[in-house]
Amino acid sequence: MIRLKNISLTLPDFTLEEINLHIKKNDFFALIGPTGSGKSLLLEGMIGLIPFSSGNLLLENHDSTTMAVEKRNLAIVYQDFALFPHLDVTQNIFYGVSYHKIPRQTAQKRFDALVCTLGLEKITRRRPQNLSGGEKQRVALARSLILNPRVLLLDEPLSALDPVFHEEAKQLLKKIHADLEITIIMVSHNFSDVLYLANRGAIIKNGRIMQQGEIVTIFERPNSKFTASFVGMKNINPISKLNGEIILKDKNIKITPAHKPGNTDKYMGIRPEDISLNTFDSNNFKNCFEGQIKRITSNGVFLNIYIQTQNFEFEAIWPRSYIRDHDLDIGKRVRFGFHPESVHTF
Ligand SMILES: Nc1ncnc2c1ncn2[C@@H]1O[C@H](COP(=O)(O)OP(=O)(O)OP(=O)(O)O)[C@@H](O)[C@H]1O
Repeated sequence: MIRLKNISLTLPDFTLEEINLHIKKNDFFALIGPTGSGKSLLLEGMIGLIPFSSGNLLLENHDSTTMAVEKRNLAIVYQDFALFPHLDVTQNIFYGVSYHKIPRQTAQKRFDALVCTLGLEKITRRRPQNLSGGEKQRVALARSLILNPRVLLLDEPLSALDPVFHEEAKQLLKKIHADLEITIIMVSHNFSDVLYLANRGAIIKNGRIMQQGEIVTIFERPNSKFTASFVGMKNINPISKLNGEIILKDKNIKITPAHKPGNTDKYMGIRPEDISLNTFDSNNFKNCFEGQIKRITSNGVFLNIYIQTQNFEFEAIWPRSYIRDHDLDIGKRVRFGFHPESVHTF
């Protein structure tokens, strides 16, 4: 559907380099990376607002590298929604229709369907300044979708919304993707949103793709220390390998993974939520340790617990109720462990 082949884009202070991506029809594809990594730039290059310096953009196998913006049939929704303040909701939604030479009747049919799908019935005559963040976003989506784009590009669609709208908007994006059977490319730096919405994606750092593929694979099998940290892996440490088991370097701690580490793997990591207290039958768990709780920090609903073993500080995340029910506090000695499946090497 969309192929980027050896794309580069050189700006005075930033370069996108050797970008190769394949976005398939009906994918919900996520471009994930830290701030300033080049995600928005890549979207703007795809739409044609900024020309690529080299490489090829293929739309449905057709080389479209130099195709005019309006002929690409890609629609974008910006983070700030970019609605026209002097136009009401209906006028905003119809704005692009004449530029794209869509017959009035066709546009009206699409408008009626979108107003219904996106729940805009009561606000069609309002101006943007009288809309909530979530409503503005739905209008911006309708304005793009009325053009029946081959791909919908979303630049951080959830980051400008407060927590309540955030949750609603997530559900809505999932529904749009399923109901309209549309291909979506979404820029995000929130891996939890991505895990919920996207099926495939790519991790980008400093203008380069670090890893791409199925989201679940990126989550479960990050291929570098950078990707691992970015997708929420903790307890990362260099390793040496011994007969399928791993030894934490300089820590003299042996850990049993479920899968033999790859030849090039240099690190291991364990998600903090995969570490459990010793409420399980420890005979069934290969990775059991004893340690002392050194610190507890709060990240809102959950608490980060730092447990010092002889040589290594493990980080776990547990809910408040778990801390209360097990009477945990700083200084307490605990037995804890994790399943070999929770040990990731990269
Ligand atoms: N039109 C431009 N001209 C010059 N430099 C630009 C232009 N657009 C972006 N940049 C630079 O390119 C780099 C990547 O920017 P980009 O907006 O793509 O990052 P991003 O990954 O989308 O970040 P964020 O998550 O903060 O939105 C930044 O250093 C930015 O300053």
